[in-house]
Amino acid sequence: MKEELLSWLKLVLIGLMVYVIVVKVFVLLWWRPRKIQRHFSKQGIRGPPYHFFIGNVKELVGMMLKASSQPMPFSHNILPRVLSFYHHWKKIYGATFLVWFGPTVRLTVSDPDLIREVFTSKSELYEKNDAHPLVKQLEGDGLLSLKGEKWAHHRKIISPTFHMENLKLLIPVMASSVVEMVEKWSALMSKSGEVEIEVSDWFQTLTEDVITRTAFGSSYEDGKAIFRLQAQQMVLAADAFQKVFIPGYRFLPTKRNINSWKFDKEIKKSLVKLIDRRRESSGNKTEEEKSPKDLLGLMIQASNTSPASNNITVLDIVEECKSFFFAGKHTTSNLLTWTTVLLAMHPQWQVLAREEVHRVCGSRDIPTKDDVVKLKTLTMIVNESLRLYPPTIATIRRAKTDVELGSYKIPRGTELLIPILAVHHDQATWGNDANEFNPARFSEGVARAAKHPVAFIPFGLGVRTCIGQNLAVLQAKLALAIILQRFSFRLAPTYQHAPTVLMLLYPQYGAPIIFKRTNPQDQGS
Ligand code: HEM
Repeated sequence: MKEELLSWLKLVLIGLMVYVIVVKVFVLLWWRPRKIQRHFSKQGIRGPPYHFFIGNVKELVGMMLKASSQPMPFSHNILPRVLSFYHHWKKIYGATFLVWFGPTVRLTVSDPDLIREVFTSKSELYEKNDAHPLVKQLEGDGLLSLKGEKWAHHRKIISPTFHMENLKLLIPVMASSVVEMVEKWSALMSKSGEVEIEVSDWFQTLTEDVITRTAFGSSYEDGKAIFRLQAQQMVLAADAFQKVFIPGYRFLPTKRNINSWKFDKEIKKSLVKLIDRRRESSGNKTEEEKSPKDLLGLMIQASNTSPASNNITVLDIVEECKSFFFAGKHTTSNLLTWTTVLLAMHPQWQVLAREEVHRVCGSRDIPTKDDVVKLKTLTMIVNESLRLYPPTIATIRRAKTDVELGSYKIPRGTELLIPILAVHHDQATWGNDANEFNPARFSEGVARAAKHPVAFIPFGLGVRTCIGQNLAVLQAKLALAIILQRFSFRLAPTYQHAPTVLMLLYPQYGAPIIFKRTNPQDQGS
């Protein structure tokens, strides 16, 4: 009798648990989305209707696949191809609409006044959303994703690496990496002094080199080995990213995961060794004072001086290195790639930029730090490139509490999608020539280039603005100046215009460019 009662109770308990789970799933996947839709529709905000469990993912993926199925004409009107879902639904529902990534709702926010609220005047009400677990594995648990006090502490420690005065000390080593690259191009040239180069691959190697120097400074060679391991780990994670995502799969002992764990262990081991060696040699003050501040040095220093409650651990340093590598390498190489493509498409601006480099640098074949600052036309060109082809095309924030955004009432937990690319191509703020390449619009500086000062946000805005932006722009200008001094260039006949996005904006079929020596007598670089 007692046993019968027990098994009956067990059955009731299981039934109850199933009931609770079914109700939770129903609330999450059916009732809540409808409630949210009603809440926003009362405020005049609509969007494509939510479909059970998948939201709008099917239409979204369909539009993206169709848009990227073939190259586009040589035009800079890239929004319909790159952010096809935004372009399509904006025409139907207006610029502020709801879109469902599965049961997760996102509100698109492209009005510069509202963007300013989210990033600056009311930024404390919003936080970064948690990245997809595989992206998280790539980007690490560093500045990019940290929140609250830990983020603020790390940002304070790392900031001096990116002060302009510190970065300028890096110019000679950066320049030597660029010169090494262009010398290799020269060696590949035919007798007529021409060579076809797939620039995106070369620029990746170049930016990796510079990031390694910024992160590891005097321990460059050891740092290179560590970043090599990290690059291999990234390949594994990027591979998994393109497959169907199964929650928890990354904890299973699959071949890929075992390899990834091995890399992780090796990276940590190498860093611990490197940190010990740096600690031992940190007595040599004069050497230290002369050399640029690097990420590793600053974090080691902080780990020696921070109070126990705020201690920087080896794991923190590992995660920051990952963050640096992830955030800095492909972004900067994409900026260099798109700017080179743009200058190849618009030879009149290439001529202007080259004339400026010759005028400023004179007979110096490597620009100095003062030269780089004086290259105004090149700065305008780089800005116009960042406007038309921003490597990061969008970012997301989540409301930490119920908030008012402009006149909208936003419930806690709502994600806001800020489509940087769309903001940069908006004719209402940039004028009728928004889709034209016209660097002259930046002639009076960034704040005056558009009708609204917050219309240009390639590096984000506010407290969480890109920490590496000075490095990225400095490196891009230096590399372009050195290239312009030596070569003229045009698109290869095989170039297909196909900007597309896989985390960042990149050319789907690569960027083959033909370089020609400007001085045929010059056999070297
Ligand atoms: C053209 C090159 C680059 C572009 C377009 C770019 C873009 C961005 C953007 C848009 C953000 C803000 C993201 C958000 O608000 O959600 C950001 C943040 C960040 N970037 Fe960059 N970035 C570039 C280069 C770099 C470089 C070279 C580094 C480091 C070496 C770097 C490190 C970071 C870090 C650590 C953050 C997070 C900052 C924080 O939250 O405190 N970036 N970047």
